[in-house]
Amino acid sequence: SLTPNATGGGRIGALSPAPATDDLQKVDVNPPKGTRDFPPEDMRLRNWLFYNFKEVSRLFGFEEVDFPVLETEALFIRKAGEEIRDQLYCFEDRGNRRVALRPELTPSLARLVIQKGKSLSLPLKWFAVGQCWRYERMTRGRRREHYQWNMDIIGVPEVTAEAELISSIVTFLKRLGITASDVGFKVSSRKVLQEVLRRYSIPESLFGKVCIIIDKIEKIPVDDIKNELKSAGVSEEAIEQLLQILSIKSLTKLEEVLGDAGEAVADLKQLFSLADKFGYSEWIQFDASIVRGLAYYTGIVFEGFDRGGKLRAICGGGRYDRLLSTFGGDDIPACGFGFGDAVIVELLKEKGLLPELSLQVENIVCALDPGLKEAAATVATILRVKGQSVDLVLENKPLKWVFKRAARINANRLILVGDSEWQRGMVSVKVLSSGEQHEIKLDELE
Ligand SMILES: OCc1cccc(Br)n1
Repeated sequence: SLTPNATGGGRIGALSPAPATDDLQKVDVNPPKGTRDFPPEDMRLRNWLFYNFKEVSRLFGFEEVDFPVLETEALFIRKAGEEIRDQLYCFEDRGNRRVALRPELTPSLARLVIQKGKSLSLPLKWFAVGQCWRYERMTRGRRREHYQWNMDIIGVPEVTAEAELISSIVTFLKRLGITASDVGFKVSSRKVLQEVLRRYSIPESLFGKVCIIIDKIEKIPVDDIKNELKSAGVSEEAIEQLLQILSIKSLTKLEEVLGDAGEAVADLKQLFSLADKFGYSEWIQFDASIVRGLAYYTGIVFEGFDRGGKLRAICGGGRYDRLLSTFGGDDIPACGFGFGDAVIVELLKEKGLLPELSLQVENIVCALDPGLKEAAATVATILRVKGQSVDLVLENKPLKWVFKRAARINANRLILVGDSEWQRGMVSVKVLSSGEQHEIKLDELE
């Protein structure tokens, strides 16, 4: 409860006597570890970010979808040793069902596409902005939740789909004032690994696991990578070839090593050609070491990074042509990306690109004496019906308090309901920027 005072705000205090001690239940007022509250200032920034996510999705003709934050655990159980699996926020519910807070949105999207089946006409272009969870040991003090913007194209086997998705991310970043000097995209294809594994007759069943191991190449010593690959059943010769290929940073070099007969080189050449036509060539570069950490990718993969090298990946995505069929659905090609709401804010802060977002209310309406409270409510309603925002002063407050509040909420106008004016069907309007004050008839108020 607030204790009013003349300073134009309220202090948190106890108007009523403290509850009896046995009712006292002192709670931790902080949010659970790894999670965030969004007080108004932070919520304005989040809404601004999400508005831009959704505006770009609209520009690209995508439809919004959403799914439950809670899914069956089985949706995320894959045997490839992914980090996302180790950090699954899962539990048994009161019905003894194994459930999980979603760590990503793509499996839910695949589930919905299969559920809708033949009623859907392909291609689908769907987007979602949803909270995703992981149970991370807090030793690293990292977040356990973030909001992800996902864009997915379902039913298009051509690389034009991936090119379109990267174009949508570049469009988004440009809207925020970020340039190709700030952010780049490392692009590769998992078909590179596939072609190498095939040359060494390594079974397809190992493909996902090998990708997950290789995704750790920047995070753990190379000897550990080699040992994990060996334990997974990859021959020493194949491991050497894999590591050698992963260091390639030019498509020309890749073609020299792999030849031009395979799909990997063809897909990547087409993507870079499309990037030129979309006008974002300066944003992307080939980097064979990019595999991404999700087992289900099967083709092109990409990752947005900050060129300053200080932040974690800004976004990531790729083609996942087998995911729907592994869930029992038809063999439908698909690709998509996830873009988190946290790293981008760190980047905007670093670049001085955070927007100035303040509370803005058009009117503050105040009764000049207690007997005019109902009149003030009438005035507020008239303005609101006309689409004007109104902060209605709800208690008896001195004018000094009202002016302070008007300044704090950036009100454009102060509407004063006084007795003599009200008797004549008028109210007093003060334009706070200029100080100009005039009376106006109630039915002319707008
Ligand atoms: O990007 C991986 C991820 C998934 C869920 C929650 C958070 Br925080 N991070």
